[in-house]
Amino acid sequence: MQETAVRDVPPALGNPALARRLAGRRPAVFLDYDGVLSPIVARPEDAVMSESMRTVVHDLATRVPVCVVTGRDRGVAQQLMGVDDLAVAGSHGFDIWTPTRGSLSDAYVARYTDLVAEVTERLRDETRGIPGAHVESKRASVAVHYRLVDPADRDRIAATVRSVLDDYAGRLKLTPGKMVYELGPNVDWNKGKAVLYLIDVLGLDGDDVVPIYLGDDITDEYAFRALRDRGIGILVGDPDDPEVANRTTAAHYALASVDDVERFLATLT
Ligand SMILES: O=P(O)(O)OC[C@H]1O[C@H](O[C@H]2O[C@H](CO)[C@@H](O)[C@H](O)[C@H]2O)[C@H](O)[C@@H](O)[C@@H]1O
Repeated sequence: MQETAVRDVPPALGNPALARRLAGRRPAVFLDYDGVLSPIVARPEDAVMSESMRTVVHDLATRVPVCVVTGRDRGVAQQLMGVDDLAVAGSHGFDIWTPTRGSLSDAYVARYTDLVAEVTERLRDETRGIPGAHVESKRASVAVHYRLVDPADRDRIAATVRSVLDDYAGRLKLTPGKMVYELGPNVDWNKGKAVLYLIDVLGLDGDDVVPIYLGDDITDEYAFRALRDRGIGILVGDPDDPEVANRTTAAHYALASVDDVERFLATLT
């Protein structure tokens, strides 16, 4: 798979090659949430989508199919967006819902509810004494945030996560993110598989449709790879941001900021 240093990825805004790729075809837009529709902020609960982004996403959805593919709990993503009429794949693609078909994964998610709840409780107990640590509970995974943890204490978070993974060996998998450890069921599913599944169930697999995925984080690389030869991947991130700078990506194009995402989405028809 071709990977490019983030700094060398061409811009999506005003790019004639991207415009040519879309000419005469319909885009189907897949959007990550944090870092794409809302800037990265210190506390997850404060990442509320702006009114102007809400308008752009709402208007876009009247023109082309739009789905949200997020690490967030599905319901929380819908609340933060203030939008509940778009298809959403929450918990890193495990928890899939569409406005017309409802939940497509309830039975699957239910297999892991007890495991995820047990692990969430344990992580809460074991990180309670670490100032700034935050355990975010979701339907099908759990996130341990350390953005607000003193750098000197971050090893304690890593050690706790490692010990939980050891104790649940083979049952949990770890997905790293931006100052967060995400733990979920150890199954072969990810955002890329969720996007391909949505393309299939929503009937977006025709030659006239170009799937476009916008994402900022490491987990979004699954989706960029899944669409590498059949769609367009757009990495959102400033190459000078230390959380992005040293990465490579399978995305075709880049946008530097959430503001640029808003501008780009407004141009899509
Ligand atoms: O797939 P995404 O929609 O990008 O979600 C990935 C994770 O995003 C959230 O955490 C990140 O954003 C927070 C708010 O800006 C920030 O405080 C945190 O440091 C970031 O890691 C979210 O809280 C997680 O549940 C998502 O999995």
